[in-house]
Amino acid sequence: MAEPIFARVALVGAGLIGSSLARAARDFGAARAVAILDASPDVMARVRDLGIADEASGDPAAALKGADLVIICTPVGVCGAVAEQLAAYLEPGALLSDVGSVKESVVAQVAPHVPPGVHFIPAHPIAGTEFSGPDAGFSTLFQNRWCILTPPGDADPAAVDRLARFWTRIGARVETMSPEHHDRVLALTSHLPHLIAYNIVGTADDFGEDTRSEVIKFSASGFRDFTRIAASDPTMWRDIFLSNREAVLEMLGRFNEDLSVLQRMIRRGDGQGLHDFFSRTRAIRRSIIEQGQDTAAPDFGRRK
Ligand SMILES: NC(=O)C1=CN([C@@H]2O[C@H](COP(=O)(O)OP(=O)(O)OC[C@H]3O[C@@H](n4cnc5c(N)ncnc54)[C@H](O)[C@@H]3O)[C@@H](O)[C@H]2O)C=CC1
Ligand SMILES: O=C(O)C(=O)Cc1ccc(O)cc1
Repeated sequence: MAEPIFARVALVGAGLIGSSLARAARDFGAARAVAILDASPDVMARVRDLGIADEASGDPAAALKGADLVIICTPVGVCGAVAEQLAAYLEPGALLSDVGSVKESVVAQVAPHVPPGVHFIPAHPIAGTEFSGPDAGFSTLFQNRWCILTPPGDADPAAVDRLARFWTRIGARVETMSPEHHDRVLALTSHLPHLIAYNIVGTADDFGEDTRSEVIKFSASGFRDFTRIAASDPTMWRDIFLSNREAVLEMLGRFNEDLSVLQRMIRRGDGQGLHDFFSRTRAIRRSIIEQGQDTAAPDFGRRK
């Protein structure tokens, strides 16, 4: 196997993403050693049982000792507090990164705590499932998925390249963009769809008991897909919506306008309008599949 890219990766937060990174770094030889640090004693105990880290004592100094890559894998709302707690233990020249689903807010929270000589390069793998916790992770989660890096303008190109090689080694395709652009794109492609899923499942749940059981019994694939998304972690998604408020509200405004157009077509019996609209959206689906990015493949979200 090719040389590891980092001597030691320390993963802070060992849920779905942190534990997947631990497994992937080992299975694909991206780091020589893996350390895990999680605020929850239960999670730390589970990490030890699973045997997915070389260092899992729960002590920040021990976890970060010799780590040339440290990745914050906690919900985005606590990234700043985590960075503040880690700052004193970061090795000079280390690369600090994260996996948060929102980037501007993470940069604002973390950057003030980054010691001089430490390279901070935020990242976001567009890969996940509705499951959370250390048991949910698997090493192939990042295969053929995008990982977006949002390096600051003055980032060391060698550090950016090294982080990109790490993600490529564990199977991801890497792209670089600004945090602002990332947050607008993801507001539309990930955050708004999750909000819609939470809302439609909530709407179904608001019906009386009879209707609710019928919804479950006859749930066709459209509704079932929404229930999968709406089963995603409440803490993680609360933090995403609060951290990407402006972009999500903008996309929600556009969404509501477009929904009103569809509503009017139905009310007016405008079959041609509906058919034209649905033909346009069907073409988008086809182009996603042609680009090999059908994340709704039948085995998506299952452990491999
Ligand atoms: N779940 C998904 O599908 C994806 C999640 N992300 C991002 O990855 C991050 C982690 O998400 P998951 O792994 O799904 O979450 P998770 O809920 O499975 O795991 C989060 C872990 O962080 C730990 N934690 C919380 N506060 C902490 C602190 N102060 N110090 C140390 N550990 C702490 C928790 O105990 C938990 O074990 C989030 O920022 C999320 O936005 C990114 C891509 C996909
Ligand atoms: O489970 C799904 O369908 C997802 O969309 C997973 C996901 C959740 C959050 C992210 O920031 C990226 C990917």
